[in-house]
Amino acid sequence: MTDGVERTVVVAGAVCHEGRLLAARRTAPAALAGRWELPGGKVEPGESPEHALTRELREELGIETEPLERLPGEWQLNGRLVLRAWEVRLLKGEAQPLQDHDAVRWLTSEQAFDVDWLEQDIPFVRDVVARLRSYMLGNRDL
Ligand SMILES: Nc1nc2c([nH]c(=O)n2[C@H]2C[C@H](O)[C@@H](COP(=O)(O)OP(=O)(O)OP(=O)(O)O)O2)c(=O)[nH]1
Repeated sequence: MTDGVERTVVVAGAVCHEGRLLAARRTAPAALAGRWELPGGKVEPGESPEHALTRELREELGIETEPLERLPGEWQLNGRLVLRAWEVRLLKGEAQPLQDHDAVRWLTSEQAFDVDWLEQDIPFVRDVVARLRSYMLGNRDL
């Protein structure tokens, strides 16, 4: 998907389950390998961001998910790519690094910053951590 100024949207999923956030470690490109991200990928032409996210999470991690709300903000990755993130519910499956990643971790809010996130993901992770804390206090479903 491109937006009004012909930028390709990269969708990233903050998959939350039982008070934990899913993080995935990238294997490529070399500059990003070893860094942790919210898994996802590029939206294809004619595809909705929510569909792209569900597709990418299925392909890369083998999980069935449901995108919930978009997290506030966006990050311009370069002149052509813009990163947006969604809170996502896990429906089925056990996340495994099938493609593009070599490790996954389910992080509690206390562990959320134990991994080396891509810088551009940190504002989204902060937002999700606040949501996880709310879940742990019983004020939220997810
Ligand atoms: N998936 C994902 N990509 C991110 C995040 N943060 C971030 O800077 N990126 C960058 C890395 C890549 O340059 C780009 C997404 O590319 P990708 O390689 O995940 O996309 P894709 O699965 O559709 O791969 P491809 O078709 O280009 O091979 O966005 C993030 O949290 N998740």
